[in-house]
Amino acid sequence: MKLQLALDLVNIPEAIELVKQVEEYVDIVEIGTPVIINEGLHAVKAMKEAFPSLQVLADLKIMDAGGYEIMKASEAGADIITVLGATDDLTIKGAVEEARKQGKSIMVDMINVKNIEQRAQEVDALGVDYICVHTGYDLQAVGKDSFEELQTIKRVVKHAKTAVAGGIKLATLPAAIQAQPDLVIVGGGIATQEDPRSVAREIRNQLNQGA
Ligand SMILES: O=C([C@H](O)CO)[C@H](O)[C@H](O)COP(=O)(O)O
Repeated sequence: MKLQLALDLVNIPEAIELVKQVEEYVDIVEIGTPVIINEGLHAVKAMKEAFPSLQVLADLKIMDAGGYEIMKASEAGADIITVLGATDDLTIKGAVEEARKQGKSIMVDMINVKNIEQRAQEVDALGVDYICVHTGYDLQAVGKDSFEELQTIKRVVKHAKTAVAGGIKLATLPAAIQAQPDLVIVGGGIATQEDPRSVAREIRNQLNQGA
């Protein structure tokens, strides 16, 4: 199981400092949607330049103009780019087509998709690389998580890798590991902790043991 660190509530220098502390324990660094809103795709470029050996994910949550937005994120150095599962198939097809041209990967974020089982099968058939179940901040605040949805996609997805995100921390990590996703995404569970390095190391250990 791979580990993705989500950076959401930081500026570019803070993001780079944080990754320096934890880089040996993470596989993918996510430039989160709030960072892209604040700083633009420059944040993706700066992260890739600072850590060329890490994969960088641009959390654009694309809803339209799939091909064009993938092209722009690719130019900035993103290795993986997110598209919303709630959008139409044409946007996802355009994103996949452009990603193939650019040698990049697409992650479909299933945030707020109502029929996860059906939509996961549909987007899987469109050739995406990752399908991620995700409880956003606003639903985390009322106690929701995505562990049941993770089991659903594990059951029906045949080609794409599976991922889980949303409020995962050390205490809830075993529930994620139990369903054996390919990728676990942790933001605040590392980034806002007093000692991010030791938490990232412990998460890495647990992922290695659970694999
Ligand atoms: O995608 C995210 C969220 O929608 C804000 O853009 C986060 O990166 C994702 O939820 C992981 O962060 P945590 O929930 O803090 O683990």
